[in-house]
Amino acid sequence: MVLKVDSVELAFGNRKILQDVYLSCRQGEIVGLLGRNGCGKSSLLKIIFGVLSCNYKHVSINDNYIVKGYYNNRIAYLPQHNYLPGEIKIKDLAPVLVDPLFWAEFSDHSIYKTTSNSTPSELSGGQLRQLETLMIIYSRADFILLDEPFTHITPVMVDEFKHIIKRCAAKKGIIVTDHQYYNILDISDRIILIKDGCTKHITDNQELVTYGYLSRY
Ligand SMILES: Nc1ncnc2c1ncn2[C@@H]1O[C@H](COP(=O)(O)OP(=O)(O)OP(=O)(O)O)[C@@H](O)[C@H]1O
Repeated sequence: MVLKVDSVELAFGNRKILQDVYLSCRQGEIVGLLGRNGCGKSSLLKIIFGVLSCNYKHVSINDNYIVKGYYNNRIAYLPQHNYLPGEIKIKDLAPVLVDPLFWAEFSDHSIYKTTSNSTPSELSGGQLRQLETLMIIYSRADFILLDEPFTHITPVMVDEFKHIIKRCAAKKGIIVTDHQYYNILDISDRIILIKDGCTKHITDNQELVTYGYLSRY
């Protein structure tokens, strides 16, 4: 299965944010998306998922045009901000999102065991982020978009999440962005940088310096 995103054009008023954007992601692959603050990473993920409209886009899975990525659980998306409703218990929310095939693995995580009787509003920012990320990773979708999954998470948990994301990529395609670029470089099979509204397909990490994303590598 291949997700293809082509010819995305996004502007807010007269301000062009994205133009000439092309990327693809195969099942079994992790694609890392990097770029400076405000370059359009979150916007691109929202466009692929189908919650942000733009001037033009062509998104397809196996050459079938996709209007809204979230239809039929084709694509799942972890937004930068919290998405779970505050007052419903975790144990009632999780089964709605988590694929029954992955339930045993998901529910074995200590973060689920220790918080299942709580509501999101009763959790710390990091605890909630861990649960929200796990629920998306273990969801039914064929493709997973992760916007800053490592931010707000303890380093030891970041390492655990990297393993989980890698395992999950055996069955799904994953596009992930985070400012912890070293973690993105570590888990990704390919890196795409957004620069001046365009996607640059990075073949040598030294290019991240050339394009002004890193000061050194
Ligand atoms: N609803 C909106 N209306 C106007 N401008 C917007 C809107 N949403 C985003 N923008 C602008 O579009 C640009 C891209 O935003 P986006 O959130 O996609 O960037 P990003 O690369 O994810 O940034 P960061 O790394 O800081 O999270 C920013 O300059 C932002 O100000």
